[in-house]
Amino acid sequence: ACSSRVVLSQMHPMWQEPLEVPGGERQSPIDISMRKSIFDPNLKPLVTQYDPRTCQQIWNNGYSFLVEYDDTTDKSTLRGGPLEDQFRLCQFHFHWGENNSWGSEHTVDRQLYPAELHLVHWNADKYALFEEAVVEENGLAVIGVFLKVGKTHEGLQKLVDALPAVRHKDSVVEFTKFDPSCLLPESINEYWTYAGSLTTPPLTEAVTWIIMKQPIEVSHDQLAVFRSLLFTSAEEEAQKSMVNNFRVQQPLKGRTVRSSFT
Ligand SMILES: COc1ccc(N2C[C@H](O)c3cc(S(N)(=O)=O)sc3S2(=O)=O)cc1
Ligand SMILES: [Zn+2]
Repeated sequence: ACSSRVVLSQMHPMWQEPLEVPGGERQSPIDISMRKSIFDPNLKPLVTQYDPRTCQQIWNNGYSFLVEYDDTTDKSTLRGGPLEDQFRLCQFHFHWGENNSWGSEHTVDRQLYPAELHLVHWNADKYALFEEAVVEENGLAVIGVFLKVGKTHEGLQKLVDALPAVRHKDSVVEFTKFDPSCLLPESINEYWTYAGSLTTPPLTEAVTWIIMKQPIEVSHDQLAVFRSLLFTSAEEEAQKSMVNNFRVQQPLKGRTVRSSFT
């Protein structure tokens, strides 16, 4: 899977201070201005082919909970859209707030959502390993999906029911046969795309972001279970709720955000 334990454990709690990347020209997240985004008729339809059998486990890495996929073969892939190559799904995770007023990393015309899903893929056409791809400018492709509060999301519930097992940082639980397609909105061909970075350390400028226009609906209670997770490990005295695990927004620095729709 893509999130190597060593690197993550060396990460310092970055939400206490917004980490500036020296010379960072394409940092994420950003606000997406609808009127400033450019319709690109050459953007192709996105093609996702996810095999639920590649789903392996859930891991609380102290920043979010990652649902990790076996990325040693081309069984779960993403291609099309703005992408030249085929990318392999390695994990998905979320960012959320302490209440329903905020939590997403990206915004649309400054509109905040209570949470945001990130499906992380790496360029397996050009690189042999995730660790190589994560430092290359065309190395990663992350699909972002906004969550809004509404009806219960049936597909998400299986994941929500497993979260108490990974309450503490560094806990892992087996989690299989989960098809992440159920977390995508009906229309995956209305999206914005721009060149950006990881939103957690090492903040490498390796990500082609693909942000879905249509949010998915989840219930208030489902989001409340996200907030029952902890940043802290079972050994630590002071238990800290895992909330507000989003990065501050970054300057656009002249970048263009393209849209696949008018
Ligand atoms: C070797 O260095 C590594 C670099 C990155 C990672 N990852 C974990 C990060 O938390 C992280 C955050 C992502 S976000 N919020 O979608 O921009 S994507 C991603 S990750 O899975 O690539 C692991 C090892
Ligand atoms: Zn993320």
